[in-house]
Amino acid sequence: MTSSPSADTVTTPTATAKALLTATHLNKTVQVGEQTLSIIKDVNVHINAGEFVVIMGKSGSGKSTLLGLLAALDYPDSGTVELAGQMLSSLDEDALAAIRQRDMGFVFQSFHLLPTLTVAENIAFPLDIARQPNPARVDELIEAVGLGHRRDSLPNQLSGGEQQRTAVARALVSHPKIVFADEPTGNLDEQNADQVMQLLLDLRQQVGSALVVVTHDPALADMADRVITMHDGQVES
Ligand SMILES: Nc1ncnc2c1ncn2[C@@H]1O[C@H](COP(=O)(O)OP(=O)(O)OP(=O)(O)O)[C@@H](O)[C@H]1O
Repeated sequence: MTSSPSADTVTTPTATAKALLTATHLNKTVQVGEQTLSIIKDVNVHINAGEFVVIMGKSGSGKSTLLGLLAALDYPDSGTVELAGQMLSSLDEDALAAIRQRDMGFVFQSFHLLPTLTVAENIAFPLDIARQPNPARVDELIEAVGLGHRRDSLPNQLSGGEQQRTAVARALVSHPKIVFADEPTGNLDEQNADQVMQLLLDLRQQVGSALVVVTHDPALADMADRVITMHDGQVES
């Protein structure tokens, strides 16, 4: 009986212990001419499985930089990011690309659709590059985002709202563990913004993905499970 954990260890999990994503002591600097600017300063963040977290804060406070670090789109200068038990900060670019494909979905303000692919092909893209084509899942999502009549259109033939609905479907098609969205409604009018956000929230709930959204929209913050507020590169407590 010498190696059993104590009852205390077993019955008092911490927020970090059950977190899907844990970022610890993140720091990021950028070089501007001669100057080194510290833009993320000792940030600790956790995201639980299935949780909807909004990141808010003034322009320039570090929201997009933090999102990029959490999504392993960028390397921190120091600190770690762990997703589902995997230490992302120690992986090379190929391994990170595989994790992004398998476990993450992305929605960006400027849509980032592939211009030469149709709506159906854009939505299918994450499944196709993972060599797990699933036409039934693609059809299901095209219908869910109301683009059945647009399935063979190219992005430049779509409205902004239609492009972002395509991006939302693409982000969720492969049942990711976590979806990252950077100002996903920033380029849309109010009606399209509401529609896109509702689809993003509904679809990620069906899939059970966690969702992390950078936004300036207080209405969205009201809907979140938790709000992280950034101020001058730090999380406000
Ligand atoms: N590559 C870079 N070179 C120089 N400065 C940078 C770079 N990337 C970010 N910054 C600076 O770091 C700070 C944080 O930028 P970031 O884009 O993360 O802020 P943000 O809170 O997302 O802003 P916004 O709400 O305006 O999008 C800003 O002052 C920005 O100018």
